[in-house]
Amino acid sequence: MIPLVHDFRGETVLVVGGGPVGARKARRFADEARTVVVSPEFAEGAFGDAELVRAAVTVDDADDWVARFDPALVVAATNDSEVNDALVAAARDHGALVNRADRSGERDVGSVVVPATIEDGDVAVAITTGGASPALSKYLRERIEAELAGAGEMAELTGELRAELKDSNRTPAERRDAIRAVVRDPSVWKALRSGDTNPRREAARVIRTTENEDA
Ligand SMILES: C[C@@]1(CC(=O)O)c2cc3[nH]c(cc4nc(cc5[nH]c(cc(n2)[C@H]1CCC(=O)O)[C@@](C)(CC(=O)O)[C@@H]5CCC(=O)O)C(CC(=O)O)=C4CCC(=O)O)c(CCC(=O)O)c3CC(=O)O
Ligand SMILES: NC(=O)C1=CN([C@@H]2O[C@H](COP(=O)(O)OP(=O)(O)OC[C@H]3O[C@@H](n4cnc5c(N)ncnc54)[C@H](O)[C@@H]3O)[C@@H](O)[C@H]2O)C=CC1
Repeated sequence: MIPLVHDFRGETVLVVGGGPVGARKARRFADEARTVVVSPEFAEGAFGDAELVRAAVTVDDADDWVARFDPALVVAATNDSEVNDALVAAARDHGALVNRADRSGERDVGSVVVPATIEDGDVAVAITTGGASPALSKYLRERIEAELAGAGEMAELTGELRAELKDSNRTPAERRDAIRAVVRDPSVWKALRSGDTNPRREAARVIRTTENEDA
């Protein structure tokens, strides 16, 4: 398995099965994609902005459902493994990715796993065990979460600094040293996390230090 980051904007995600697992996946994908959940019943709880379609998918009409919504990704989250099998085949026939919620280990061609994810602004950390132990993915996510505080703002700040440094007369090596020093600097992190001092000013100070080193 190779982790990639997928942009689902403008795409449709079809989730089949409205239990707690279907709801969790629907919430996740509805943040970004048009998300449709098809199920005869829906668990209590949030489905995010997903559209709910009350129907049971059968082995014979799985293909019609996939053709109807033309999704980039099909999430097979029913508790009926034959229906999930049919959804995997339909997704493959339509060139869609498929995520199978009821199966670990052996994976179908073109299948994807939904990792445990931490997000802070544009920064995302995804954890997978290759399907071996979802509970471990969840536990590690909980442990790592606090580490990421301020990372989204650090990405924003250094993104701006990179653009500004590109417009200056520094060499690529000088720009690299400056950005590396900023992302590693405890006082910049502290400023981003506490708001007590101005992170931009701290970053400018750190960048000046790298200039002195080069001189
Ligand atoms: C293969 C995968 C397919 C997929 O769904 O993509 C899959 C499959 C299965 N999960 C099962 C069970 C549990 N899943 C969780 C939790 C999560 N499961 C997620 C992903 C994945 N689960 C993919 C692999 C990810 C990886 O590589 O690690 C997370 C990370 C992401 C998400 O789903 O959003 C989310 C945590 C999110 C978070 O909190 O951050 C818990 C924990 C809990 O509930 O406390 C349990 C109970 C404990 C246990 O069993 O481990 C079962 C057995 C069902 C049964 O026994 O009936 C199967 C099927 C099977 O094993 O056959
Ligand atoms: N990937 C994961 O993180 C986890 C996966 N699982 C697995 O995922 C499956 C789903 O988990 P839960 O949501 O907890 O199960 P659940 O049994 O609570 O919900 C299943 C849902 O699928 C719907 N459904 C059943 N047949 C259908 C059909 N033909 N067409 C459309 N919808 C149909 C049901 O109405 C129900 O809403 C479980 O069978 C289990 O194997 C379970 C826990 C975690």
